[in-house]
Amino acid sequence: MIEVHGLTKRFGRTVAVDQLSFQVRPGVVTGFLGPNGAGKSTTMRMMLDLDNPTSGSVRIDGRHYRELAEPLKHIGALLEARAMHGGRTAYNNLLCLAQSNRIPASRVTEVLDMVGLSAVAKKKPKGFSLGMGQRLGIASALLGDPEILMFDEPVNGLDPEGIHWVRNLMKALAREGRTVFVSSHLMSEMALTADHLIVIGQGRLLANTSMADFIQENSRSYARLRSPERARLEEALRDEGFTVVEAEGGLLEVDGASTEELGELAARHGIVLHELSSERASLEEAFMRMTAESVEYHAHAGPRWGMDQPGEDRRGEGG
Ligand SMILES: Nc1ncnc2c1ncn2[C@@H]1O[C@H](COP(=O)(O)OP(=O)(O)OP(=O)(O)O)[C@@H](O)[C@H]1O
Repeated sequence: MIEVHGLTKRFGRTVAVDQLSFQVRPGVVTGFLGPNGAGKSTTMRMMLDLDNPTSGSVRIDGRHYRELAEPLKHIGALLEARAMHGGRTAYNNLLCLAQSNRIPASRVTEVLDMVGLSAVAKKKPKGFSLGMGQRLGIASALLGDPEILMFDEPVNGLDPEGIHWVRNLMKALAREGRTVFVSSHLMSEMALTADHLIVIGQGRLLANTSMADFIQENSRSYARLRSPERARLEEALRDEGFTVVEAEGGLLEVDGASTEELGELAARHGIVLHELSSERASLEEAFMRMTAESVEYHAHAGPRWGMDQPGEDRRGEGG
């Protein structure tokens, strides 16, 4: 379990992390979400004692990181830009880490195999692709077989097969009863991986909720209608007590109504329909709404982040 209490970090006038308090529990994957610059990496660095908090504290199974005699056996981490010694082989990089934590050399071979890097164990990471570097970072996190694992944007640079592998690895680690804390700026990614969500914006806590509750509260379902008799249809819908929203392209949207009742309503009024479908608002949209106020850099088209991978954002699909 990780416990964060009133954690605050200032860099000059910038408040990167602002009075954050939350707990990360074992047995589930906890997603740590926020737009770019929200303070995720800074929070994770403070958890690992790589940055000193301005105030507040972090406890790893009740203790400060500094109090852990062999930290890799308690908490393993992949940070965004993990510093590996480029001139040392992948194997030797891990061996050095292992020796400093009294971890047997056999474990190095084991984790290289787990992440699929056995074939390049004797190669130097300076020649590695971004994806291979991520895998090596994950291997170092797994080295001490720790109960707590922390991953900062672990799927960055990975190909679809790699992304799939990381998702399954995180879920498997949580199933083993470990504490798994993973950051991302993509809701779509978290929807496929995380059971619990901690959302931050400008260093502040915006949500601490189960994934299921987040989906329940934020995925608005609505019906979409298109008709050559739009005005008449709109009037009929309003007369029967529906709330109608005029959408782009001459479409009408009706919240919380089934396509069956709307189809029957149109038939009763003799109105021709060219389209009738049931839709769900994307979780990415809900997430953007939640963090819109706190986005550091707005694109011209409005608050948007995660533009690099708009993708599919419904839980359970595509993964
Ligand atoms: N060493 C530093 N000196 C000054 N400001 C910093 C430093 N590190 C981070 N910041 C600032 O603190 C804020 C939070 O940054 P941080 O990297 O923690 O965010 P993040 O959520 O991890 O973002 P990203 O998804 O872009 O990595 C940003 O405004 C950033 O510019």
